[in-house]
Amino acid sequence: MKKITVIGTGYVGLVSGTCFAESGNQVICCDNDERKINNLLQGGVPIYEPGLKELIEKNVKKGTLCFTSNIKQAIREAEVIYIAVGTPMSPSGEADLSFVEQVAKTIGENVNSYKVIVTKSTVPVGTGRLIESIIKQHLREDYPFDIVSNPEFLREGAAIKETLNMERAVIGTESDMAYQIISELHQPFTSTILRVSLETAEIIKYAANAFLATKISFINDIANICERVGADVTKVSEGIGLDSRIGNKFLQAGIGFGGSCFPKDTAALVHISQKCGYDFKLIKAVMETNEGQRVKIVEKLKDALGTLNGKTISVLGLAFKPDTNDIRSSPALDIIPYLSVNGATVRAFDPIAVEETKKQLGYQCLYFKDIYETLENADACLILTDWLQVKHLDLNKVKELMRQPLIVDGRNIFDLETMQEFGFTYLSIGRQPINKGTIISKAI
Ligand SMILES: NC(=O)c1ccc[n+]([C@@H]2O[C@H](COP(=O)([O-])OP(=O)(O)OC[C@H]3O[C@@H](n4cnc5c(N)ncnc54)[C@H](O)[C@@H]3O)[C@@H](O)[C@H]2O)c1
Ligand SMILES: O=c1ccn([C@@H]2O[C@H](COP(=O)(O)OP(=O)(O)O[C@H]3O[C@H](CO)[C@@H](O)[C@H](O)[C@H]3O)[C@@H](O)[C@H]2O)c(=O)[nH]1
Repeated sequence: MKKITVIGTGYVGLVSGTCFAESGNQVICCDNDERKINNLLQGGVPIYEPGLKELIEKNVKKGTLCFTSNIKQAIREAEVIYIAVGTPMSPSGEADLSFVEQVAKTIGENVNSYKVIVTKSTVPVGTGRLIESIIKQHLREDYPFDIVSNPEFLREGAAIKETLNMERAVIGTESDMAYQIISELHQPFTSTILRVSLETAEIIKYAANAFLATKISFINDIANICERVGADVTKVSEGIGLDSRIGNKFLQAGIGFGGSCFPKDTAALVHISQKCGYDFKLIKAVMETNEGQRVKIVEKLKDALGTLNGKTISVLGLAFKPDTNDIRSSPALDIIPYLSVNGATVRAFDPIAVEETKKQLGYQCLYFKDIYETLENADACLILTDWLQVKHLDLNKVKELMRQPLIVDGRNIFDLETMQEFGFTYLSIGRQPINKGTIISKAI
């Protein structure tokens, strides 16, 4: 049992802290956002993540998990301190380290005994050393401490499951004692623990995300070729994925990647490579392909309708992926304003991300939690998130509700034969269009 303080109670800090409590540690989750902490203290959970609420309730009741905005006190009480604050994209694309630096200063000022200080935030190579020097500068006495990089690989929407059963833990440190402590913390979660240097651990995180993002842009490039040559990208994914050297994961063509990590971390990696004098052309192309996918889907919609002006468009999905209310870098945030500015009335559906979206987009669209209500009198339906509710749509009902049977699918959810049978005009990514439905309003 270790006394752990997690600084930053967001998607990563709250999940990690809760899982460390679940595995028998004494955990304090703290944040400088008092509203967030008050919400947690009153039994609320600021994010949607399957299984999280139940696990928090269980551990708070057991007394193994608590919340505070008194960060200084939480630092003093800890043996292990996890830094899990945000490292957002700065306007230049670089990772903004201001929150990490601020936390390092607060840690330095409040260290009162030996502590292991662990970076869980995704940070550029060299940040561990920077944290070490900031802490040293602010120490009140010559207390010993060790620095560890322990990057986080969880996926939103499956965060609890993937933390409690992680495929691997990466621990970067020079200290044997710190390695011992952090690897013991991970033994309940995985038997695969990789010990590396601080710098190697830091770059492993960016390399992992960049590689996954590359797979997605690669299959999207193949999809764009498939459209031109009359092939079907879903079958290409299957065909190449059967080769165990390639694997079948992260080969789903579509509107491209969004979320709080891939766009930000690919951009940061470009800066990391520039800083060390290397031109990482591949990752720049990955980003360019990804941006192009959002444009392509809107072009398909515009071509099918003739004009956006005066049309009613049902957008299905606001979150960047299913099972989360996270809308950071979600395609919907770019596409809805574009549709609205070009004269369309947008009716948007999401089962859980409506409140978050309202904060950003306000009344640029009408919001619905009922998927069928969203589709009433629509000239077109645009699928942006592969929610289960979208996958399970009653297509007969959809056809009855819509003004005309036009579906533009950014997630390749439906098979072409089904859409042919139901009589839709169905436009997806990297597959041949189905031109079955009668689109009455095409001409302008
Ligand atoms: N979201 C993911 O799926 C994921 C997965 C792996 C790694 N990461 C990385 O983990 C880090 C955190 O990501 P997140 O999605 O949890 O971010 P988040 O924005 O959800 O949470 C960050 C939290 O840190 C708090 N914070 C900021 N400055 C603080 C300070 N000085 N003191 C105390 N609290 C402070 C914020 O109030 C916020 O609650 C990022 O570096 C991210 O790249 C995220
Ligand atoms: O075949 C695929 C797989 C994913 N996506 C999209 O890619 C984005 C990211 O998806 P996913 O990786 O499932 O979600 P994240 O929660 O962003 O997780 C990624 O980013 C995290 C933050 O760094 C890492 O910890 C995870 O390992 C990494 O998968 C989403 O927009 C998906 O729709 C595709 O377009 N095609």
